[in-house]
Amino acid sequence: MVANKIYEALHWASSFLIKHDRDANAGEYMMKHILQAERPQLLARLHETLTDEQAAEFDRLVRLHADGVPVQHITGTEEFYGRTFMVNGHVLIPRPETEELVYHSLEKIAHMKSPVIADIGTGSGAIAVTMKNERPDAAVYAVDLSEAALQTARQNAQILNADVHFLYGDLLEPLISRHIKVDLLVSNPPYIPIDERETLSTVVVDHEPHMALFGGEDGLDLYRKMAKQLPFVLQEGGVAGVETGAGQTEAVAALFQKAFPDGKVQIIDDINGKDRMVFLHV
Ligand SMILES: C[S@@+](CC[C@H](N)C(=O)[O-])C[C@H]1O[C@@H](n2cnc3c(N)ncnc32)[C@H](O)[C@@H]1O
Repeated sequence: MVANKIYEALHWASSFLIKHDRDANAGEYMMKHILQAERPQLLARLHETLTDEQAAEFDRLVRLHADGVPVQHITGTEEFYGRTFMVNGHVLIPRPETEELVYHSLEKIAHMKSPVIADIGTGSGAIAVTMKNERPDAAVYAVDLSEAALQTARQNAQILNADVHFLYGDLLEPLISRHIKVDLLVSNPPYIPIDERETLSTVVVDHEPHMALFGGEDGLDLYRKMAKQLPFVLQEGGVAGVETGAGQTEAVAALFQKAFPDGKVQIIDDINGKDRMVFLHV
C-alpha cells in the first residue's frame, strides 16, 4: 500500500478488495477498528496522516480480508440490535435476519409480565442477551451444544450486563431435565442442507463453525427434534419462534402443527420478502 493519508488508504483498500471479489467497504471497518473511531470521527479525520505502524496494520488487515477472513473476525465484533457483540471462530456471526426474529419475538411477549424465555443454540448469545436487555423482567435461559460458544456468550452477557442462565446440552434437553417451562422459546438453529456446502462462500464455510451452519440432509433435522421436545417445555399460552432458511417455513410449520394440533402456526417473511420465521402459539 502506497498511502499515508487516511482517505488514500481507504481508496487503495476499496480497489484492492474489489479486485479480490470482496466487500469494497470492508476497509472502512478495519480503519475504524485501528483508529478506535466511529464513522463520524472517521469522516472528520480523512485528511490526517497514518503513523507507519497504523499504515502497516491497515495493510495487513485488508489483505487478511482479501484472503477470505470475515471482517468480523478481524475486528472481533459485530453489531446486533444496536449493541456490540464479541465474535470469534467458535460462534456464528449474528445476522440481520435474526434481528427480525428478536423483534417479532419481543412483540409476541409484550403483554406478558416476567416471562420465562429460552434461546436454543445461543452461539454468541446475541438473541438471549438482547432479550434480557430488552426485557429486564424476564428470566432468560440460553442453551448450546458447544462449550466454546457458551464461553463467548457468557463473555458477551457480562460485557452487556445481561443476567442470562447458560446451559450446556442438546436442544431442549437441558430444560426438560430441569423441569423448566417457558413462555417463549426462540431459536435460530443450523438449517443449511449439507449439500449446499459447495455453494457457500469460503468466507463462511472456512471460518464459521459447521455445527452452527448445517442441519442435516434437508436442513430440517433440528426442527424435527425440537418439535418433538416442545410439548415438554412450552407453557400453555406460550410462543415458539424460529428462524428458517428461505423455502423451509412450510415444512417447519407442518412439524409444529403436528406437535400441537390445536396450536396456531404463523409464517412471517423477512424485510426482503423471503419466508424466514415460523411462530407457534399454543
Ligand atoms: C445458526 S447458529 C445461531 C447462533 C445465534 N443464536 C445467532 O442467531 O446468531 C446455531 C447454534 O446452535 C448450536 N447448536 C447446534 N446443534 C445444537 C444442538 N443439538 N443443541 C444445542 N445447540 C446446538 C451451534 O453450536 C450454534 O451456536
